Amino acid sequence: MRTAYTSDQIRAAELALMAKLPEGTLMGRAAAGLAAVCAGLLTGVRGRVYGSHVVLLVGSGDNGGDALYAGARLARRGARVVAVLAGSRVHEGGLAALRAVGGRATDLRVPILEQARELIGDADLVVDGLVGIGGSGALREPYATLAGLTAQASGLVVAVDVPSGVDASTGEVDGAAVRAQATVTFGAYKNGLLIDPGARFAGAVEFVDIGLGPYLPDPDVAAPTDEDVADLLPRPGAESDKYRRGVVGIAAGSDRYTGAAVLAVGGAVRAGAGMVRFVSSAEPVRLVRARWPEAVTTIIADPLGADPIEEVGRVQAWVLGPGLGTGAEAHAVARAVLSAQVPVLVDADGLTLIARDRGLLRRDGPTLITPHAGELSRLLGVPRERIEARRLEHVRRAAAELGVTVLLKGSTTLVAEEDRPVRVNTTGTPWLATGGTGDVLAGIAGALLAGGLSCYDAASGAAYVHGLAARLAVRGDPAGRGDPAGRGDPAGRGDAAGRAEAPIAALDVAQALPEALRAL
Ligand SMILES: NC(=O)C1=CN([C@@H]2O[C@H](COP(=O)(O)OP(=O)(O)OC[C@H]3O[C@@H](n4cnc5c(N)ncnc54)[C@H](OP(=O)(O)O)[C@@H]3O)[C@@H](O)[C@H]2O)[C@@H](O)CC1
Ligand SMILES: Nc1ncnc2c1ncn2[C@@H]1O[C@H](COP(=O)(O)OP(=O)(O)O)[C@@H](O)[C@H]1O
Ligand SMILES: [K+]
Repeated sequence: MRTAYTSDQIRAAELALMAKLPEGTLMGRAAAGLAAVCAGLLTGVRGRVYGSHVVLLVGSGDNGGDALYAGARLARRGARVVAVLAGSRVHEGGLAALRAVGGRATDLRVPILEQARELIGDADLVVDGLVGIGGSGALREPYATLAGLTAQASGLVVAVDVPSGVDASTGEVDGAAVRAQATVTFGAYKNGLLIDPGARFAGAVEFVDIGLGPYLPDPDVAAPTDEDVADLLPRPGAESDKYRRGVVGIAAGSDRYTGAAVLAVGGAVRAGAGMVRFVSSAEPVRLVRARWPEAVTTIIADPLGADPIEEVGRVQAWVLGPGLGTGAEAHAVARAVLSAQVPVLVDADGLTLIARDRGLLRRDGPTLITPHAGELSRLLGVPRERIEARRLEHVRRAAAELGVTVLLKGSTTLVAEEDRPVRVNTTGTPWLATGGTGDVLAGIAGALLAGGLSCYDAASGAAYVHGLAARLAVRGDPAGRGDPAGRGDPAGRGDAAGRAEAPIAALDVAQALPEALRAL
């Protein structure tokens, strides 16, 4: 599990560790690690550090101190280093160290932005040491303009600890922020490096160990890895049969919306359900049978009758909602499904129904909801843009207010359950932003619920394999090991190998699931 923390948690751990070490030890470790990453990147681009132009953006706190000490190390290797002093104060020790090896600082008599514009334009490397975990709120001037100027840099941009302008605790970006190709982070991951919009600004995250490990508390956020997901996925044993592996019931589709049902059933079949029982009206049942003969189907004879799902056999978990419709008949089906005591996943139209009738959520079994920001907006009465800007806050709020497990979809998928670290998914690709992929996800999570996983594990495991399958489908990568580096790296959204990518359809994601599961 890759764990991440808020600024306050990191600061408390740093204080405890610092108390046991001579002054300056931690900053020394941080600067050495930062310089090593910068030197590696410069060597990769230019062949050597010697002669490169390095610009340090230096704020008034210790983040600037890290940049200055690292700059001194690069200057010692022959880089031409200039520090743009942007704060009301500067880390004196760091500045002295830089000057001692021939590094320069900007001329305080000339407007800082004038000098910075030219320097940033010419630099091989810009090091962002404006603010780190001490930042709060939107960047003030001149930091905000400096952060904006980094977008025009033709060289590399490396952020120190966290890109300035990104809230380290939440990933929120309120105004300008530095957009980095790489972020060198110290001691532990910060939440903001894993969660959008902040994660998008961080680029590839390089971790530098400064010895904080033993002092860290329980994490605030956790990102499962290949190993974690492989460990939690159910696998059949010698004595397994289809019932023991888990039967998932899917109540989805309507005469008007048929595709969602086919996709959800596909996700469940391909994710390894022991059996899928599909229940709906006649037309979706016909189409599901044609595409997935494995599914056992039931046509609901009387949706408004006493128990519309009476005819369906036993299931270990339900998926409710994709394409179900939102009328009286759909509401009756939802009420029947939600009155079962087994885990129920509620998605799509099911979410519209519970937004209208919260009473549906008062039930005995565990509930997992899988909204995108628009659906959560209706459930919480908060504008969609606000949810997208503050994903961590709202996924937690939904779990607390509704008393359910919440999987919030979108550019960063988060899973929240009260009193647990929020799980963040690091697989996936923006190519997933296409109609129907959410239905496939619902089917996968339903299969995992039926296989005995908790809502929390089923949701995070499903998001992981769904994202992995999408990446494989996008790259047409039959070997299944397309981009292990990019996959393991929370910020490595692209394909490090530069493999060509192509659009995918939702069914491609379902079809790539076996490959994704084999690759784990
Ligand atoms: N602690 C440790 O053991 C270790 C810490 N390490 C490093 O220290 C970093 C934390 O350093 P920190 O605490 O000095 O805070 P930091 O991030 O430099 O910024 C604080 C200053 O920024 C300013 N400022 C704030 N918000 C602003 C805004 N919106 N807009 C504009 N300005 C804003 C504000 O300045 P002021 O306005 O007061 O002049 C404030 O004083 C950490 O990220 C890591 O890099 C490593 O060396 C490893 C060991
Ligand atoms: N920009 C993005 N980057 C990564 N994944 C995304 C992005 N946008 C959407 N997704 C994923 O695509 C899927 C879309 O699901 P959903 O919004 O329910 O669509 P649909 O209802 O059409 O199936 C979710 O798994 C979501 O996390
Ligand atoms: K920074």
